[in-house]
Amino acid sequence: MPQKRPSGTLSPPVIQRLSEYLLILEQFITQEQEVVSSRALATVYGNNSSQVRHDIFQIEHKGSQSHGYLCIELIKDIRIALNLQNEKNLCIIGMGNLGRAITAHVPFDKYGMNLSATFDIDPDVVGKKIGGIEVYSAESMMDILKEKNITMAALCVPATRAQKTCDQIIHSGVKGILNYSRIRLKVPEHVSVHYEQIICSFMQLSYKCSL
Ligand SMILES: NC(=O)c1ccc[n+]([C@@H]2O[C@H](COP(=O)([O-])OP(=O)(O)OC[C@H]3O[C@@H](n4cnc5c(N)ncnc54)[C@H](O)[C@@H]3O)[C@@H](O)[C@H]2O)c1
Repeated sequence: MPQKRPSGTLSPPVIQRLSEYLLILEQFITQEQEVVSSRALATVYGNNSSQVRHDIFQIEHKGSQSHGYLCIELIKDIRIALNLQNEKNLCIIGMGNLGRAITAHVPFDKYGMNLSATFDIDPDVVGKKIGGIEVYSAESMMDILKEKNITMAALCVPATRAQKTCDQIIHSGVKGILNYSRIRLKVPEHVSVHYEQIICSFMQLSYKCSL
């Protein structure tokens, strides 16, 4: 029997896989597929059925493995396990090409996140709305973050501005940062940083293609 972790302590790889299972299960629902076996889920995801069962075991899903999992119930339990039912406020800092693309294309509201503010230093965009969200000035950032109880941020500023911006937002209560800039950030222990570099995915692909 695999070991279950105490609730609230899913490992990063399990969190990663569960979030991807969630998207696959939603796709099954749109195709009117109500039940899925661990093997079918593993085939679509690209791992194996024992890994899928192990991951689902971690979230205490009550569904039956032998008859397959009910997609709708599994979606519910994954959302609870990932704590998506408690809405969190987030912001985007740097409303250039990347910040605008994220604002336009990431469905935050579907996954318990509320894009509450965006920030920039460019006077041409400050005060405007992009994708229906107000762009505030970087100077007002610390006050707005506190006022709107924003705890997560996507950092889309040039690398030279990233650490200073990071320090400011942590001071204002941000606990999770998705950093798109190319520098590694120094943060206190209570803050989580995720790094997202599209080029690194291409490097991995390039390596595999060259084997
Ligand atoms: N991770 C990835 O895969 C990936 C992909 C593309 C770009 N990037 C990085 O993301 C960042 C943004 O890229 P981009 O193409 O959108 O650049 P961009 O120049 O189009 O946008 C940057 C924006 O940040 C604003 N800005 C500058 N300093 C600021 C500050 N202190 N506070 C708030 N806003 C500030 C600028 O006014 C501008 O609007 C860069 O660091 C870039 O290297 C990463």
